[in-house]
Amino acid sequence: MASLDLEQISDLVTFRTLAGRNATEQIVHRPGDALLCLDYDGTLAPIVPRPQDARPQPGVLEVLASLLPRLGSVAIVTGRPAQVVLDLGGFAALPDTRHLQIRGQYGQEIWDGATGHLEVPAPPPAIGRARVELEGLLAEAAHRDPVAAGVVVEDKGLALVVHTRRAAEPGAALELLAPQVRALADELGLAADLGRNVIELRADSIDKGDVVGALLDRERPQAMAFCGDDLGDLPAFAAIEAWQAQGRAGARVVSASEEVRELDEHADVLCQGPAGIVAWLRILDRATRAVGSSERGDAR
Ligand SMILES: O=P(O)(O)OC[C@H]1O[C@H](O[C@H]2O[C@H](CO)[C@@H](O)[C@H](O)[C@H]2O)[C@H](O)[C@@H](O)[C@@H]1O
Repeated sequence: MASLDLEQISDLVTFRTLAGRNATEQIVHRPGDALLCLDYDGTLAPIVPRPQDARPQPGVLEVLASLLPRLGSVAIVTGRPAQVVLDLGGFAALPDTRHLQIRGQYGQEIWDGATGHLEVPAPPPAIGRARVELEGLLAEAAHRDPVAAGVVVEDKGLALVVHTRRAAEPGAALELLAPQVRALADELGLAADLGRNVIELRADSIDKGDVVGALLDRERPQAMAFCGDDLGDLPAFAAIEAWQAQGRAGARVVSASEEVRELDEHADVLCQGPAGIVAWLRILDRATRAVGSSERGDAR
């Protein structure tokens, strides 16, 4: 397999490990046998103050439109409901979605781009109780301490997300509220997971590592990559580390930010935010086209 000149292509992308370079090359050389997993917020879409405003980074839809027909499988693996990602991202309108799927709410929901079918489980009763309790908890907290003012709840049906980004001091608000939200979660038998200025209450313990495991079993790829930016993506990276340990080609691709530095040390490929992810996807796109045409013997 000819080695690709990956370094030269973008200053927004750094290949930090041999595994990152190898997996990228394998995807390029055998795209039809590759699995590409993409997180949404902070990876395909820049972080914005209001979750309902998170739109894809410029260039995302174009590069996916070009890559999708050639890659074996592309999965958007997200904490968001699948329908919300479809609405915000416009992914269903891509010209060829046969190889695209969305694993929403950390894998609890599945949208299949080949059929357009969306599978959503019924919300657990504990979330209904949390909805009521959380409203009281946040009102009381804001009454007692102005730091909690401006905190809002995103209702995802299967989960509730407390957002502090629009508070005057988002970090202080999260610090103040996290123990109280955790205590409520414990009382109701729910999990409480931290993210970028969020704490998320959900019933199911399925995580992105389980999703990667299920996708590897289903798609049986020769090479794979997972692109993510936040703590909720670490289980997916752990699943790739286990796969790499078996000698398989996998890359942990980090959408780096000042806000979350914990992922950097896990990066096989380090990209500068969603713009860097677009740059890495363009590297894949150009290189798969070039390798494809040279293997077909097309004139240059
Ligand atoms: O798995 P993801 O696709 O990364 O989703 C994880 C959570 O992301 C969203 O919150 C984040 O993005 C918001 C919009 O940019 C931002 O305002 C917030 O501070 C970030 O944490 C989303 O709203 C959550 O439901 C997702 O679970």
